Amino acid sequence: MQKILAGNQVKDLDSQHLKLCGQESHELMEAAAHSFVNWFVDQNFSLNSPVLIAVGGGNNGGDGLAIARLLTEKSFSVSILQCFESIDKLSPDGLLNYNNLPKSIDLISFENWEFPEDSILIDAFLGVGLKGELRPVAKKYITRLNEYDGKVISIDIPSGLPSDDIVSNTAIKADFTVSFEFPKLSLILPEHGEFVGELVVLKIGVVNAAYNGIDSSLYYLEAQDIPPLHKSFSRFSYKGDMGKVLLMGGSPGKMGALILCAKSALRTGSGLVTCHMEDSERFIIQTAVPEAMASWGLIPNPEFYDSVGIGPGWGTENRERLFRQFLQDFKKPIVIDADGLNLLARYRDLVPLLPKSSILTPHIGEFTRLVGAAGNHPERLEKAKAFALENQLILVLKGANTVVSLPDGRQVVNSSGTKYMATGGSGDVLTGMITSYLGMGYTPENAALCGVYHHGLAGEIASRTKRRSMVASDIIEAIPATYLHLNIS
Ligand SMILES: NC(=O)C1=CN([C@@H]2O[C@H](COP(=O)(O)OP(=O)(O)OC[C@H]3O[C@@H](n4cnc5c(N)ncnc54)[C@H](O)[C@@H]3O)[C@@H](O)[C@H]2O)[C@@H](O)CC1
Ligand SMILES: [K+]
Repeated sequence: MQKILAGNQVKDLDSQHLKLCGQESHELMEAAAHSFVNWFVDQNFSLNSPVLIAVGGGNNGGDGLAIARLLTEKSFSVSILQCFESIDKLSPDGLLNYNNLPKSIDLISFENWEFPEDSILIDAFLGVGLKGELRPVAKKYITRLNEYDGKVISIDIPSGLPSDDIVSNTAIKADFTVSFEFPKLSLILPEHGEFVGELVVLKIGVVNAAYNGIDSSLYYLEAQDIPPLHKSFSRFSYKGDMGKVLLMGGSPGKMGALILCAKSALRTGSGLVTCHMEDSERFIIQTAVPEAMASWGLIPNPEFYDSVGIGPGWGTENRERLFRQFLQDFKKPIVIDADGLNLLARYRDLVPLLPKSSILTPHIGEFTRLVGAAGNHPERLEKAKAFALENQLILVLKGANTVVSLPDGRQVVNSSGTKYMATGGSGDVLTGMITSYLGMGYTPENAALCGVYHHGLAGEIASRTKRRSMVASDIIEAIPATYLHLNIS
């Protein structure tokens, strides 16, 4: 998995990389510019759209100058909005790229900035080198750039956003942020949604070894990480090998959550799914999910099951005794969601009874009830890390970038998913998927990571045709396509 570094570690990373592979720093800048331009060309923007590049004095501006040259070579019409004081204030690599600009490119000083209709504005003003409070002149540039209401693409990070903290002043509001190597922490904070827009992360060829020795407990989970986490099954596998899963949940009026969870576990690959619910509701399950079995009353033989998911649609009234009893009888890691989490928040003495490495999947509201309130997302992530470490649990904090906190202190940021997944039942689908992997014999860490990634990917695939019409069942129907997409048998 790719390490996510803090902004002030990027310089160390660069120098490690340059030392290890004998590259010059301007060559790395050139690689960054090339990967950006390849992405840009793939977007099929019209060659008739003027490209305006806001360029600052540091290496973020240097990227912008290199991009200006490369886009001109691709026949785009490019102008540069000057956000630096004078040429002699450019960084060495910035100056080199300035001197290599084609003659056709105009450098436009602030007083003469204009934004023709249909322009594409590329923001290469400030990157991870921003230090302290924005200077007034920078604020003036950003405010003016934000007046443009057409397409805006930020390079590495929207100018004005600190790389690892909450913005205190102002920042560019981008439609896309194209970040290099890894997303800076600030780009995954919900507080920064209006600045970051769609997040794109591009590799620029920094060698893996350059990351060794640079300390970080934060990682980024991407498509290439997933196949090695999966188990393979043989020709001789039978339905018992694919996991015997028990899902406890549902209540009158909330059986949909259990149905979605069960369908999702089955589509993920579970061999046998049993739903445990109130006697009165069992016909609903038997009708809606004919592949699942129903159970009610006492759970006679909990150890029969390979994995258990508790909570979707369960309600919290009169559940404590069954939950407590179950935790006494079942010693393998379990998955807890929704009302299971609300019960843990209400009866805190249940938390130490949870089997080690159990997986908790709260959204922010459930997290706040269980772990406590946080002033902002960085603070929330710190609390998540401490909670996972202290209780030796896996905590999956759901959101636009779900973060999985592991019992050893590592935290993994998921890259898959789309805004269209913010729909009722999406979380029940995730619970079904993680429980399913756990039942197939995956380690709890791999079950959580595969569940989170495939869930997001299924959402992305479904949203290609469904957009805002997407419902949770569409995510379930797209699970098979995630296996095809990642070439998993
Ligand atoms: N390994 C990587 O990821 C690479 C990063 N590169 C780019 O280099 C960038 C980092 O470059 P730098 O370290 O030169 O830094 P930046 O270009 O991000 O920022 C430095 C500039 O910001 C100004 N500045 C700093 N604090 C300010 C404040 N409070 N108010 C107003 N202005 C302020 C400085 O005067 C300077 O002009 C990255 O964001 C990325 O775009 C690429 O060139 C290639 C390699
Ligand atoms: K920028």
